[in-house]
Amino acid sequence: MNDEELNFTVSAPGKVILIGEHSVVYKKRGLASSISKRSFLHFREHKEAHEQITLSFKSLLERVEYDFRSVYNLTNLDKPLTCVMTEFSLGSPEYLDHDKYVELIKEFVLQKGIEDEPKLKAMVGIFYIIMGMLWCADIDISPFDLEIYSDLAIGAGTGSSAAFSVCVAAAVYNYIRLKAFQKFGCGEFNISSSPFKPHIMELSQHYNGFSPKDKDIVNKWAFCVEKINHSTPSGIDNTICTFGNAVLMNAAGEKDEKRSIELLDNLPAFRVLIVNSGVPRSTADMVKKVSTLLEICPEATQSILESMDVIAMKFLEYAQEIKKATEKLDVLQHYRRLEVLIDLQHGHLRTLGVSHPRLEEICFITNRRGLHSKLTGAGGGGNSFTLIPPDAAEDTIKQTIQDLKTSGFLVDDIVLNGEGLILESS
Ligand SMILES: Nc1ncnc2c1ncn2[C@@H]1O[C@H](COP(=O)(O)OP(=O)(O)OP(=O)(O)O)[C@@H](O)[C@H]1O
Ligand SMILES: C[C@@](O)(CCO)CC(=O)[O-]
Repeated sequence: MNDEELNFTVSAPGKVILIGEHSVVYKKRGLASSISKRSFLHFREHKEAHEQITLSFKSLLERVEYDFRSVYNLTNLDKPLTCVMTEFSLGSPEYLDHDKYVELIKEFVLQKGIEDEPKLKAMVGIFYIIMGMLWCADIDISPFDLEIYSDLAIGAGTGSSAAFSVCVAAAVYNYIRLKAFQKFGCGEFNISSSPFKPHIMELSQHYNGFSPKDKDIVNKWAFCVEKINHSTPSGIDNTICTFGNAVLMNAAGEKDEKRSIELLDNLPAFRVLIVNSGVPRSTADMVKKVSTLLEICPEATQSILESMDVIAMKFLEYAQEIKKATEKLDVLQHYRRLEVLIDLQHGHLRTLGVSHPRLEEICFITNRRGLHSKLTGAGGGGNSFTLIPPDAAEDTIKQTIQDLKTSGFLVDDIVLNGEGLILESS
């Protein structure tokens, strides 16, 4: 394998926030689940006759080439840190001085004359990871192509940005461990270059996937990229897209930086309709809207956020009861409760000003057929989900989908709880 050109694909799922969008930003508890739609990243190394790094974003219809030497030089350049260099390593991106580092990368990316905001942010995110991760790794790199494609609608609340960030972080992480194997061979080695903090990795010729420890590191870098997109993300999106299934993001005290996350494998695989309102919006703008409300009327806004925290825990409780229940009647009773909580949460989000007439229309159309929906993600447009209880007749579901399509909505009938980050091929 020593001189082989490396070639592999990683993928990460999208997500829905079951309960807790916006309140999680303010350290309240929130529940999220992964979905079966995914983003993919194909990484291909070139050893010879290639002096470019090529980035292709199929969903953004963009292909950009960078001179390998200029990227290589920036990879070696000192980066702004909030600690001494000897404390920094692949496992601690939180020590990068985020704002100063983003400015440095933006300058480099802007040389290509890219002004379109989504493309600019995507590119800054990619170089954030490439230059940050490769800076401290003791490996020899070659030019490469990086191609990103996705089943997920971009900017629609189903975690396209988090799935993208996780794929980029996982691909560069995988590249580092494969290059480190080419350099050091099989076994445990410190892969940090001097003077960085040692980072011990178990190196091997083939990997089947990512261990929980690998995922933790990928998740940390993906969170940094989410900060470029959302300014003050809670971290719930990148976490669910890394680990898959369902997660509970726990509360944190005012001064606690670190939030604990519980990976949940005891939730039912809910069937839902994901309904795209077709209304574009930006997560950052919606988060700003809630922060303005907090400034204008902190007491009322806080009490809504507190209430969302309670709803998240009630939702978790009833969802877990469904998994445990042996009697059909009990299962249905818990579904009825979840439907009440979905309506309650959507009402809160509407009060916070993050709904949209088209999202209200989705709730109205599905409600007419006895089904319950809520917006998911940041709102202001984007997606909502409709819970399909086991007693809903297939005819009713078909008619509901038809009603929604007639009104111009895009509908996906899916099951929640997809796998997290995957190494698809190596
Ligand atoms: N496949 C992709 N290729 C390149 N960039 C992407 C891709 N998917 C997402 N992005 C980046 O993420 C941004 C969208 O982020 P945004 O948070 O607004 O949407 P979202 O992740 O779908 O919503 P939410 O955060 O509410 O789930 C895009 O503008 C782009 O910069
Ligand atoms: C709106 C928000 O709560 C969810 C976006 O999917 C933002 C965040 O948690 O970072």
